[in-house]
Amino acid sequence: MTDSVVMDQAGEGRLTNAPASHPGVPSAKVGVVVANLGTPDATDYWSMRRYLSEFLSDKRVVDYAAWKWQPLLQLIILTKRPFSSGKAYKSIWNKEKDESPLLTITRVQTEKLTERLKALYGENVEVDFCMRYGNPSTKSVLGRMKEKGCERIVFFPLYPQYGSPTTATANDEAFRALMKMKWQPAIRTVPAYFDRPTYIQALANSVTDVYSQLETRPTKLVASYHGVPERYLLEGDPYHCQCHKTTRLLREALGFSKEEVDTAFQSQFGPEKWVGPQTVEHVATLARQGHKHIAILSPAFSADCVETLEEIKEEIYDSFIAAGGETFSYIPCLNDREDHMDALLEVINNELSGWL
Ligand SMILES: C=CC1=C(C)c2cc3[nH]c(cc4nc(cc5[nH]c(cc1n2)c(C)c5CCC(=O)O)C(CCC(=O)O)=C4C)c(C)c3C=C
Ligand SMILES: [Fe+2]
Ligand SMILES: [Fe+2]
Repeated sequence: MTDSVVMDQAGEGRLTNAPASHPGVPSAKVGVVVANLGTPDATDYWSMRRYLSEFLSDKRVVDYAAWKWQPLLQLIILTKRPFSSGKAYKSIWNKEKDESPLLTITRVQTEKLTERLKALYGENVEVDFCMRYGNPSTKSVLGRMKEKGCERIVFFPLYPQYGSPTTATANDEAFRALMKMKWQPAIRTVPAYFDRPTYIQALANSVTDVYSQLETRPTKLVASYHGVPERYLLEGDPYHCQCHKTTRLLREALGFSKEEVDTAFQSQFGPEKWVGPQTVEHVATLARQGHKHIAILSPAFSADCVETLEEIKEEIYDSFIAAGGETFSYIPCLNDREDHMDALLEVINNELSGWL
């Protein structure tokens, strides 16, 4: 005898008369998954090596042919870099939670978004976060969403500017996870949001909050973005252009002159030419030119991380002071600021259109 399956009247996919052998089908929900870059599980050599190996083996990050890149990576870079990066992570580690600040902040952002989304949509929505490298993995989180009945998922890489080494690889990983599912959810990936007025206003507010506390107004505001090889831009990645546009929109929102705001790029890696100017050199040049008081912010990062808390606040700061600079005001990332949460909620709501 053939088992018969009866769908409910509402046509929502619930089985009202399913045979005992039939897999359970929870009621249909919509999932919102926030994705960030990732983080090592700990700062020791092997945890760092595992993390950096996964990260730097990603073709979206370093796109050299594997036969050329892997021997260099595994035999040379990964014998040294886990020590220097481990030291950097150790200096900023959240000791209370025993995790990196990026993980702590992403969790808090997700909690705040969950509160807002549940207030709007109740039990019809599930919210969680995942990482591209390390844990919680994209695969595990999307799997959990499916188990909770999410038939539609808004997948949100938390990068204001689109970048192939960030946004595209996060999306690739989400689709790789779906490749293994017998019943895939429908998925919407969230586009870049650097030009949304609410995001720009949140950035501008973060600048004015810091400026209002300062005794001497900085003569230069530096917007420092994570760099990429110049070749990526020439091959069609819009990241560099979106960074410049972010600075312009921020400057206009603040009402600052062109001379008062610069764009620079940090974290150069390897021998290839990267987009510039390099922040670490640029701040030294500014100090030598007589800009003794500067402020710096990082609009490419939605959360403070090793690149801001260690590289900017330690390495780039040292470079400015060594060149004769006097005050260096770091403007924190938007993190879990209320205006940032409002901006992210607006982006999510836009993508949920027609689904909830
Ligand atoms: C080697 C090439 C790299 C490219 C290209 C790259 C682009 C890129 N990265 C971010 C955001 C983040 N990167 C972070 C850390 C980090 N990035 C690289 C390398 C490249 N990034 C490395 C090796 C590391 C690890 C730290 C180190 O060893 O220096 C982070 C911080 C993660 C954390 O846990 O704190 C972020 C965020 C963007 C936006 C970007 C360009 C589009
Ligand atoms: Fe990076
Ligand atoms: Fe860095």
